[in-house]
Amino acid sequence: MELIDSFGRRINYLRLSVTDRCNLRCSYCMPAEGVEKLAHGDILSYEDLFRIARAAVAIGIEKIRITGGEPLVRKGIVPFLARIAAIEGLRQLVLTTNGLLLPEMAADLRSAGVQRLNISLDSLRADTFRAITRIGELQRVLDGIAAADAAGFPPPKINMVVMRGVNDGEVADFARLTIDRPCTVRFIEYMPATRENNWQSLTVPGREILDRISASYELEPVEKGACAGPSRDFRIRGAAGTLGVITAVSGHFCGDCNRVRVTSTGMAKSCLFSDEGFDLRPFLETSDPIILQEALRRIVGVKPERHGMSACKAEHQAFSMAKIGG
Ligand SMILES: Nc1nc2c(ncn2[C@@H]2O[C@H](COP(=O)(O)OP(=O)(O)OP(=O)(O)O)[C@@H](O)[C@H]2O)c(=O)[nH]1
Ligand SMILES: C[S@@+](CC[C@H](N)C(=O)[O-])C[C@H]1O[C@@H](n2cnc3c(N)ncnc32)[C@H](O)[C@@H]1O
Ligand code: SF4
Ligand code: SF4
Repeated sequence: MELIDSFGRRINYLRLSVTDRCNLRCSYCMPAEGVEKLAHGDILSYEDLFRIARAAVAIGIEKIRITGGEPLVRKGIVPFLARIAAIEGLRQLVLTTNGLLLPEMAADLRSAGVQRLNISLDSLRADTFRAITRIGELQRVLDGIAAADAAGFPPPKINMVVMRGVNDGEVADFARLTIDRPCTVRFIEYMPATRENNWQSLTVPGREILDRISASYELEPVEKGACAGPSRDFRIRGAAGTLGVITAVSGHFCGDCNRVRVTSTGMAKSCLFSDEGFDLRPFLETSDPIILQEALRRIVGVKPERHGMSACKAEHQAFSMAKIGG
């Protein structure tokens, strides 16, 4: 079954956030004190998250990305993932993580059926990493990446949010990682998660990132696979791995958008930058799966053509990336 929105885009990818809590405090994602603590009952149970996932697959979703906050901090995540992995019709179960808990959990995640990991890593320098994450230890993420490898995961996609004057001096170092290793590094344009003044000064446009890499290396475009995300991918000629840019602000990949989102409190979002969410909780009160499927279809039906943000203005309400899941 194909799920098509009102602009003719095929929607086959659900980003499902399982928590808004996190063991880091990245400056671009949440305030120093962390997210406001939600009452226990506000977070959907695993049973309800599972029902949403199953309903989404029934109407045409083929890929589910588990995100957060940090998904691995939620207790009971491994058995939940195993249940999701077993949903008939789901082609890909993948997860985005900051990597801190992978040394303990990578093997269990693999056995549960997670197919691939995207790991966020914004600096290869311990002091810069600490400054960005406020509390993080770089070595733990590097150990996490090694643990994922040892557990048999395919080489990870490493997500680096590039911020001018903060870590943009490391773009070439990250690009070089792909020469000998078959990993993928994606450079993400910094997006305004809050209504900060002057956020544009932090965003380094994808074009500039590519120009900087091209100054030293020859880049060849790489084809995207089915159910792929918004990254535009390249390979340094002869390199083992690939690199990509996610031009969340400057580039308009909205024309190829294939996704919807559900937060850990049950708010469905048709676009990352939609100001409104659609509360799925009333639709979870009945056991009739069709009602939930119709609610999800409604989200797809109101999906906007594109976000209204540009490099010169940010017309959206302040929101927390950790609540939405990126
Ligand atoms: N503007 C925008 N940014 C997105 C969208 N999807 C993901 N991103 C951003 O892309 C970055 C990487 O996201 P990931 O969680 O790794 O997911 P992905 O890029 O879809 O991953 P793949 O499915 O592996 O390609 C994060 O900063 C996200 O916020 C989107 O639909 N719109
Ligand atoms: C919200 S996090 C959730 C998953 C996990 N905690 C992690 O960091 O990978 C998902 C992705 O969103 C990205 N992200 C968060 N805030 C962002 C911002 N303001 N601009 C661009 N990307 C952002 C993160 O770097 C991460 O790759
Ligand atoms: S980007 Fe991920 S790791 Fe960093 S604070 Fe947000 S949720 Fe946590
Ligand atoms: S900004 Fe909205 S429409 Fe554009 S790619 Fe992201 S989710 Fe899709």
